[in-house]
Amino acid sequence: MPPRDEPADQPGDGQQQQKSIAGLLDSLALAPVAQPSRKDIKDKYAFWGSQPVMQFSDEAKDVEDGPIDAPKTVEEVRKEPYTLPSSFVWCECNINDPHEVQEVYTLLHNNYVEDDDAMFRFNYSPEFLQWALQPPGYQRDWHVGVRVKGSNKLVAFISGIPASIRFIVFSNKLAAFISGIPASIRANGKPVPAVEINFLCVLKKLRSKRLAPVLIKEITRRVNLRGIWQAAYTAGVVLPRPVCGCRYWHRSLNPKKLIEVRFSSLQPRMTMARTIKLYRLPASTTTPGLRPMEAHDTAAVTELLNGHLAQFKLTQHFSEDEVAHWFLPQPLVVDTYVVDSQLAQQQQQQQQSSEAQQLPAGAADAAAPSSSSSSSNGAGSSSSSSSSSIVSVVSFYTLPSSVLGHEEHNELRAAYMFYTVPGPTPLTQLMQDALTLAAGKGYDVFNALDLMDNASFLKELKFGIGDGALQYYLYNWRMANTPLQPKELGLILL
Ligand SMILES: CCCCCCCCCCCCCC(=O)SCCNC(=O)CCNC(=O)[C@H](O)C(C)(C)COP(=O)(O)OP(=O)(O)OC[C@H]1O[C@@H](n2cnc3c(N)ncnc32)[C@H](O)[C@@H]1OP(=O)(O)O
Repeated sequence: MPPRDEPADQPGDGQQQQKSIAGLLDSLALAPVAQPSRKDIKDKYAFWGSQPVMQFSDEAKDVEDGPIDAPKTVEEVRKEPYTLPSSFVWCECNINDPHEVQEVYTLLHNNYVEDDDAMFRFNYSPEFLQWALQPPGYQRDWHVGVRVKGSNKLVAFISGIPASIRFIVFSNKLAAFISGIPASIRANGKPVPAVEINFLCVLKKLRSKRLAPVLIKEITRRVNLRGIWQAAYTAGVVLPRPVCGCRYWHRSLNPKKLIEVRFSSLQPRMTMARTIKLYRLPASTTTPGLRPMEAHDTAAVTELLNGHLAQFKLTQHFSEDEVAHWFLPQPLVVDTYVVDSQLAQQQQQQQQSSEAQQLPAGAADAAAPSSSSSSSNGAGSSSSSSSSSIVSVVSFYTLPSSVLGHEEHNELRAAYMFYTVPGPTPLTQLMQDALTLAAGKGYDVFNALDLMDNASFLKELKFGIGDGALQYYLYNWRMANTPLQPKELGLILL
């Protein structure tokens, strides 16, 4: 299979081309972001052409920020579920029930997003699904399933979770009015209660029967019934109309395995040994004071995160409860590390002290530390640190893919960059540490989108560009001056 990457964009000479798991990132069939003709749109988007979403025909100059539909009340929302074909029934999936989460897992495991060549398929774990679907304020009736009458088999799924989305309100008129005001003030869009829609999946055998539009209308109805009118979602396919198109980049951690499963290919004139050497990472992290996030860091992380995200034109606003949910480390689900300046200081003092002990007796007394350190490896925990000493945050989540039809390997262990706040730590250094930690935990590949400030480190840290785009969409919200550039986007959906 020929590689589908863009070698010209690869970092240093001889790097691997990366097969995109962006293929995985939503039927990652990944059409190019071309503007379809009017006829194409009419023929192609029978459903999306009728929905309150930005359309390809919207002229940029006419776009005003705000809801697309006229405001409605909850009383006006349809009370009955949408009608399914007669052999199916709606159900709510109880993600806390071990049997039901296993049913959703199995549906996705066998039917969710694959790359074009059907070599890899996302394999969200049951633990991950419990995390992803049950943030604070989650609603069980937003975990929508379709079952076969009689057999009860789960054959389709869609989910919504609550999120406060922060849209920059920057209409043309408003822009003219506030053109003299600093950008930071303009970027202060108010958070709007919204939902994030994910895990839309229809059993392979039931594809192309227009079940997806029914699932989407039903989740919309259920969300509207709770007085929420906006949503954000991502897809690999191009629909009316992306608010931003991002690219996935992949950093090999275990190049040998990636080449064996044909996720990557050996570059011309490169041997396996040279490739392994090229991607080798340091044995330990370099940022002083780096340690796993703990519960008592939540307030500090929330403040850092919301402060950092406010600069982006489309982002999420997190409450403390949400930060605790989304960021406190959970094995094989999410990893978050913070840089604790107090711990860094202790480490420095400890180092000075051990250096002093190497000195002759008199000199050692003069260099003695005033306190001792709880950790010397940069990734231990410190119970003595106060939350205000947290200056940086880096996080990644775990999303393996099934390797389909391979004799030796059945899983690709992938870490995905989540939200990161560099603070005073250089972003490249923080990300190099994240790569080091992920490699140490046995991941095969580390994936990151080119959004936020990520373009600043991707090439230097030997990420290779994937072959597809991940499109971001908003439901019932029009945004002027779109599509955004990826660096203007501060939103990560799982
Ligand atoms: C206020 C609250 C609002 C809440 C709702 C906000 C909107 C949420 C929107 C959902 C966000 C989901 C976010 C994720 O989870 S993205 C992940 C999507 N899942 C997969 O890729 C898994 C593998 N694929 C499948 O399971 C099926 O192919 C799916 C279910 C995707 C389509 O099933 P099927 O292949 O059997 O097709 P159909 O005959 O039933 O229907 C055809 C119609 O469906 C449109 N289609 C195809 N793919 C997608 C897609 N990824 N997003 C939105 N629409 C999509 C398509 O353009 C066509 O419409 P139109 O071209 O005629 O117009």
